[in-house]
Formats: sequence, structure tokens, C-alpha cells
Amino acid sequence: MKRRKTMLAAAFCFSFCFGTLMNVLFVPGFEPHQSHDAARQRSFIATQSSRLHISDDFAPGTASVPESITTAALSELRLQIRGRLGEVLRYQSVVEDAAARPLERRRLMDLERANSWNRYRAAEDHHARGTRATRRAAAGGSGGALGCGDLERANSVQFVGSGYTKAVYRAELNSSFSVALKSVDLSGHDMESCVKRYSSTEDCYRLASFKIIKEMTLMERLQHPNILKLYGYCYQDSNDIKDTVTAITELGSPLEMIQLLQTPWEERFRICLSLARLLHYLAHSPLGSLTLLDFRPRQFVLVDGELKVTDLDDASVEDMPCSASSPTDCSLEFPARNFTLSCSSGYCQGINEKRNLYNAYRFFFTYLLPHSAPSALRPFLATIVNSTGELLWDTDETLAHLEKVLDMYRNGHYLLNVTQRHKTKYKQMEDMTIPGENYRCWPSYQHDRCMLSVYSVDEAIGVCESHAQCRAFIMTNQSTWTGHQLVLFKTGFSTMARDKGKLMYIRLDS
Ligand SMILES: Nc1ncnc2c1ncn2[C@@H]1O[C@H](COP(=O)(O)OP(=O)(O)OP(=O)(O)O)[C@@H](O)[C@H]1O
Repeated sequence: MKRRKTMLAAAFCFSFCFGTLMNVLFVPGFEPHQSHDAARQRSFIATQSSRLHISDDFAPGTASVPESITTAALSELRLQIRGRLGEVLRYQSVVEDAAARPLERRRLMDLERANSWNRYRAAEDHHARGTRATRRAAAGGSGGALGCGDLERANSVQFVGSGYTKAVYRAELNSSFSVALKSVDLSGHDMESCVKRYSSTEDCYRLASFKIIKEMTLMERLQHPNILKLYGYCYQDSNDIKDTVTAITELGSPLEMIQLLQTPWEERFRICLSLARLLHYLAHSPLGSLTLLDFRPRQFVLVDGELKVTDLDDASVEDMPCSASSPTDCSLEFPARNFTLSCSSGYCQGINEKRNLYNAYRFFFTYLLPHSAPSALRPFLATIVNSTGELLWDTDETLAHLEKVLDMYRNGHYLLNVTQRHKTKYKQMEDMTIPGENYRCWPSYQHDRCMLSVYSVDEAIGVCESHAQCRAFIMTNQSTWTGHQLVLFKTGFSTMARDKGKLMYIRLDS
């Protein structure tokens, strides 16, 4: 397995570092993080889809397709490709309809579906005419977005992870800026099973690459701090396949649930809050209420402690139709629990939002929220966990409760007995530290010493008194994302040293 990953990394590095870039195609005018000009969006998708030439002559007996493959199988593959194209085009165009009621939105989406193939063909004609101009424009730059030229200069390409369809690599663009490169994993499960069935690497590649194109489209359309940023993309010809696509995105680190359980509560709370903010945005997104059909921790990464969704290829805005006479139409099924939602105006009410919320509960909240939380916050957290586990709240209410907990934590309202006087006296010394004399505690911000976050010096004194080893502590000048200060607790103070900005406290009964 390890050897395979190393070989893949080497192959990837070869194609990006040394591969010919003569055929590189930039898309001028694609500038992430700028205004959502509808026309620019349309041309982005039109160009994307027109690169994936879906031929009407796609039939058995052509050079790339063995005769043993049946016409039915090929039609099936072609339908799948068209289906994915239609979906991408819908995401590109439903933006103005987000405020529409579900029924109207559905009608518009059906119309969109009917028109998508015609629009695709028109886009392809347009592309054929525009390709030469595009190549010429490429020489002038990529409109501010990252592109193939940046990949050509990338260093230290390393395999990060892969799933059914995609492989992800880390690449250094310069000494202080690294990105993630996402491309179709040619030896991944999706490609292998497709090629086995249809014997056409090129067409299977097109099918798989639509997952990346869908993801890029959603990253572009959905701008939120908890959705990974798309920096750009690159189309280039490889030896066997024309116009292979690589998305260039923000780099994160994969979520390790076991590791997360060992991190301080404040960091775990941050992940749950990030997730609630994301789900709130998705429920009210410009594309409609969006659900993550494949919702597992591996679809998320951490960027500087903030949770961000990376895998958007299974996201959907489809509403679920129902009839008032058949209550089971709106059943939401999970391995350990089923729910039946209400049916109104022919659609299951809030089903996308509720699916996301229950998944957030079962994969994140239940593990990360209550465990080692400050005791005064536990009743609030228990209510959040119970209410999401029972699907009693929507995302608005869930987020409001989590924001309230953040506010209490930030302002030290979780501290019990604020009027209580500590028995031991401490001496304060400015600009001093204790370099050694560490002990370990849990859950520390550093594994080889006891570093915890506190709201105030009073809280730090309380912590020191609850640790048998503690004889002194240093208020560092570092703080956490909530503004809490990081404090180093020490077993003694025999090795004091000057350190500007630090405040040292020593126990006078030591
Ligand atoms: N931007 C990123 N930074 C770091 N790691 C990432 C990034 N994007 C994805 N990964 C890692 O790569 C893995 C594969 O990516 P992704 O989930 O997009 O592929 P996939 O083929 O769609 O997977 P799946 O089979 O889960 O649908 C992820 O599980 C994640 O751990």
C-alpha cells in the first residue's frame, strides 16, 4: 500500500514537475473570491463542460471501445456523463432561484435539466471557436487565479490522501505557501470499476472528472469560511488522456477523531461551532438548502483549527417529494435511528437540513462537545446534544445555542464561585519565566508540558491549586481563538530567567 502511494506520488510529481505544459489551457476571467457575476460563472462552467467532449458518435466499434462492450452499457455510461454535466449546469444556474419556494425551484430545475444538454452543445461549439483565442490569452496570465504555470513551479509534492475517486497531494508553491492538488485517482476504485465495465479509460476519466468539476463549481458558488477555498485549476493533456483536470485548493490536515478526543475542549468546541456555522450556511445557501449525502469525518479537514468541508461531490440540493397521504415518504433513515418528517406543499419539510444536523450529532457533537467541558457549561451542551440527537431544532436554533455557549466561555461566565478567595498567596513577577521544571497534564496544548488556557489569573490560580505538582505558573503572551490566555504550569521556580512580556506567579507557601 505504502509503496503504491509512493509510486503514485512519484508519477504525479513527474507529470506536474516535468510534464509538457504545451497544451495547458488557462481560463481567463476566472478569479476566485471576487464578485459572483452570473455571466462570468456561466462562462466558467461552459468552458469546463466544453472541455469534456462527449461525442454523439460514442458507439461500439470505435477505436477506443472494444466490440465486446454492448451498446446498452455504452448508453448507460453516456447517460451518467450527461447526468453529471446536467447537475453541474444546474448548480451554475440556480443561483437566482434560491429564494424561490421549493415547488417553483423544482419546476425551474426541471426546465434547467431539459435545457442543459442543448446549452452544453452550444457551449461546445463556442469552445471550438474560442480555443485558439483562449490559448493565446493564456500567455497573458490566468486572471489572478492559480493555474498550470503555478503547478509547474511547485515543489515537494506529497501524497496526502485518497478516496473512491480522487487523490489529493500537497504541493509547495513557495517557501510559505502550500496548496492541495486534487485530481482523479487513475488507480482508484471509481476509475478501476468503470474501466472494467466499459473498457474506455478516456470516457471513464470524463465521468470521474465531473466530480472534481462539481466540487470546483460548488466551492466557487458557496463562499463561506468553513468551505475550503478554490485557488484555481489546471487542465493539461497527459499521455493517455486529454484535458485532465486538477483543482488547486486550500490545504488542510485530515481529521483524526482519536487525536481530537485528546485535544483541549476549547479546540473540540471550535470544531463543533465551525460545523454548526457551516450547516447553517448550507441550509440557507444561494443554491437552496444543501445536504451532504456522504457526511463522514473524512470529508472534512482542519485549517488552523477551523473545520472545513473538502469533499463536495456528494452534495445535493434536491428536495424530497412526498404525498400527504403517505407519511413514510419523508422518512430519514440512519443506522441507529429513523425519523419521519412532515410533508408540506408536496415536499418533505427541511429534510436536507435535518439530515446534516443528525449527521453532525452522530459523528461530531456526541463525541466532541460534552467530554471534559467546563462543568458550568455541561447542562447547556447536554441540551444541544440531546436536541440535535432528537432533531428538535433546525440549524438556526442549533447555531444560536452554540454561539451562546461561546459567548459564555469567552466572557468567563463558566467560572464557578467567582467570589471565592484562594487560600494560597502568589507573588507576581513581571517579564520572568521558568525555562524548565515542567510536568505533564491533560489536556495540555503541548504534549511534554502542562499548558492550559484560562480566562483570568484567578482561574490559573484555581488550576494550580488543583494540581499537586504545581508551585508556579507563567502567563504567556499567547492566546487561543477565544482570547483565553495560555498558561504554563511549573513544579518549581529554581531556574528563573528574564522573558519580556511574560508574567510569572509563584506560590508563597512553596
Ligand atoms: N484540501 C485538502 N487538504 C488536505 N487533505 C485533503 C484535502 N482534500 C482532501 N483531503 C484528504 O484526501 C482524502 C480524499 O479526498 P476526497 O474526499 O475529496 O476524495 P474522494 O475520492 O471524494 O473520497 P470519498 O471516497 O470519501 O468520497 C480525504 O479523505 C481527505 O483526508
